[in-house]
Amino acid sequence: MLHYIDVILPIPLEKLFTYSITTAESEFLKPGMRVAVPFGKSKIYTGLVFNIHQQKPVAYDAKEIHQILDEAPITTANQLKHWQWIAQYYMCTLGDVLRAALPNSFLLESETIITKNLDKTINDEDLKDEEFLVYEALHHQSSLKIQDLISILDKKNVFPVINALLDKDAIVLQEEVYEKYKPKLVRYVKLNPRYSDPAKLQSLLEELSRAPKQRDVIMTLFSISAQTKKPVKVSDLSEASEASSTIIKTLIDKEVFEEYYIQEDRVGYSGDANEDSKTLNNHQEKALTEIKHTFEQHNITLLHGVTSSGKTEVYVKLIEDVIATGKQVLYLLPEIALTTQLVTRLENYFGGKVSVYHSKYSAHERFELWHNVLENQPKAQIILGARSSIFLPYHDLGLVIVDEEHETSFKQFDPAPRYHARDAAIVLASLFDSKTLLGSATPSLESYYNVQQGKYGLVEITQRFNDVLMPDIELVDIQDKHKRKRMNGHFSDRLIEEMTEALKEGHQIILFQNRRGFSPIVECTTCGHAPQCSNCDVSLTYHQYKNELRCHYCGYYTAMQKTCMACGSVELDNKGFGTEQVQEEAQVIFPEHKVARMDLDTTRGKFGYEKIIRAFEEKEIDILVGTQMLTKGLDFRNVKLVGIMNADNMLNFPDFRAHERSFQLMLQVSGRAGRTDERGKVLIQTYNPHHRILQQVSTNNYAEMYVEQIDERHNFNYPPIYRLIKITLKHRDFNKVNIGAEWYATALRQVFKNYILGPEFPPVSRIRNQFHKNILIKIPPQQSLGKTKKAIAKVNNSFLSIKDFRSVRVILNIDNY
Ligand SMILES: Nc1ncnc2c1ncn2[C@@H]1O[C@H](COP(=O)(O)OP(=O)(O)OP(=O)(O)O)[C@@H](O)[C@H]1O
Ligand SMILES: [Zn+2]
Repeated sequence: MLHYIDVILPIPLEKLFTYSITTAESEFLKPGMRVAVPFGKSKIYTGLVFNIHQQKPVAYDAKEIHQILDEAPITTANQLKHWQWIAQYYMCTLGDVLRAALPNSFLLESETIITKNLDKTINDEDLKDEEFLVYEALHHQSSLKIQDLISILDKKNVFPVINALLDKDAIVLQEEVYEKYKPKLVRYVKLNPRYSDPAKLQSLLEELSRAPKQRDVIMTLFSISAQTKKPVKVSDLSEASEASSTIIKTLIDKEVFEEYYIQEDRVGYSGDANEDSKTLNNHQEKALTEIKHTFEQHNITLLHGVTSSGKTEVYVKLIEDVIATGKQVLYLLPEIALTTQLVTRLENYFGGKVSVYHSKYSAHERFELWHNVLENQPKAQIILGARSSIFLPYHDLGLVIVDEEHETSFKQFDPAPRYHARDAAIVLASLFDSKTLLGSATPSLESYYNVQQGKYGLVEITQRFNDVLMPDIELVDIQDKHKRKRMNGHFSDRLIEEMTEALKEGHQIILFQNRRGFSPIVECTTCGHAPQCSNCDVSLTYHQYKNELRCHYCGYYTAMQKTCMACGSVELDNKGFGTEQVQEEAQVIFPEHKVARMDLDTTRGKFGYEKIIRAFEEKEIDILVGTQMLTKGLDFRNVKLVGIMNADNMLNFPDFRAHERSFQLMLQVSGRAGRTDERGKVLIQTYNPHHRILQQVSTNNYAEMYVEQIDERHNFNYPPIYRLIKITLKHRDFNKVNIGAEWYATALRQVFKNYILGPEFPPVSRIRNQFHKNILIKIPPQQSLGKTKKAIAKVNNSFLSIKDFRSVRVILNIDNY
């Protein structure tokens, strides 16, 4: 009998690829094992076995596999089901999901990499169609592999195209040899067994009486072994004996010591739990009981608890219950910034049972964690992670917690799969028949709507822990302050008064400004010219610290200009302001105090956030200026005052969620104030103090905000009432995007009539030299989502089969908000 396997390849192919296997292989292989398979003419891929069957493919002759790479599956059956759901719901391929899910080190081999030749400018006219496609693709991705070319060009023999591009000096080749996974090894030493003979040891020590340091090291080794009864690490030995590594090396060279290596897991916490979880107060206790109660009827419950109500402690109790049954828990959080404090808190309670999964970890660390989760190791019983942790091979998931569920960073925008981690996590939990708890002080409208619809349970905590009052929020009318000359730069007299007071009492201050850099627009006062990014349709932001103009879309930067590029005038004016400017002004007003900044520019690098958060906790910083990074659930003990420098740019953002988002951001950042025993104070500076949202923020009135916003969503057919799918077309050529988008929208209108908006250029319509145009599909509640997607896929296929449009990149984004 003939045997076949369907394989997921890590490339965006619509269908799985079928390979033939021998009977022996069919007995050994299982879904979820990796195989190396030939694809096209040139290369070998690592693919994942999806299923095993006896159906010969109709359209092509199945090739044989090259090699089986695993002894046992590295993914689980539930995981493959989950990936299928993601691919189907978010309209992407299983290959896209595979690539997002597996740590890189699972898929690698030495491969040829193609990159753009940055030293050479190529005119599009000089490239033939296929060459252009490849060159174009290198705008999106800094490098491509042979396999990518095969899928881009949809043909096996891609070498002629590569050669042509090499001839034109448009690309360069590079042989990237991937580092294979190596477990981290730790160096140990022990006494050479020859000295287990006491007489020999005696004479050795006598011999070494002239080398007292070496003798010391030996004695220290004895004492450590006696105490710990465990192998002795070189690092521990050198620390305890205060001996340099040369001395230890000398002893090894003399064959007094033997060195050896033991593999050590790098992920996970080595310490033990050192704290009992806290006793809940009445509000928390009540919430916990209610959550358990709602779980009897609902698979999903929303915990709406005001900031600092102690939601985390409630999660901890739930986690304790679940891990006692031996099951795993996934604790999802929006961003790494949060983890420092939370990891410490959870590790104190759960010790080595907590593993953290985050994007800044190396491939090696991810590899280890993957196996720990797959093998249901105790150290991976609680997974704390950002969105990509929904892809791990859970063995027996008992509970999912989504903390700060309103955060938009749960949504992946690029590349595919463009999934929402909260929603995908709910599906994941349901595959295990488990529950999901969503938590937030400012729930997303969609989750609250689901509560109102009876889909989710709801539990509320309205009191802060310790019964501290919610912060007192004051709106400061800066139009009036400007008129009456009561502004010092961007600081109103009220803000300065409150800051002075807080600092005098030894409290800390947070200043929030939702823009980084010094000023977003530099404008010539003579001719009005503002420097623009050469790749994007956006003005450059001035960063004073580096004296640079930077593009926040593509990263382009150039030195700050002394004179206007257009007219040569030296009178350049800064418009708008960012965190850098706030920091500088605060420092001038409060020269005696330490002012620091937390934004994308100051938190790069693996420990960027941690350093700033720790310094603030340790009170090395008095005033912390930051962007929305500051809003994500941080728990600082000594912050009394929060200043929101300008509420208006958030409120006026051109997006249907701008009001909801502003409400969430402002309440979250306000929530950082007064978390211990003294009531906090918040000042919001605005030109528009009568704005409904500001009124609702200042009275902490979520219910009213919800009713008004939902009303608007009803009136204008927006989510959560209607669903949205955004289709973005991208191309270097303005006309291609324009004509293509018209075609696409017209085709969609024939199916969906009035529910198509656009095509429209977004506010920034050119990014990295690509023109963008968007089409929005609104899906009424009664319309089938499945059928809608089928119809879109059909239009998409016809679009891409038109020769002229083939090079246009089409991005489908489901639930794009
Ligand atoms: N039962 C308790 N006993 C002692 N301390 C507690 C208890 N519950 C909460 N706390 C403390 O109160 C503070 C606020 O709690 P927590 O950070 O869990 O609030 P939260 O609801 O998650 O807030 P946010 O939504 O702002 O992130 C923390 O420092 C926490 O240690
Ligand atoms: Zn740019």
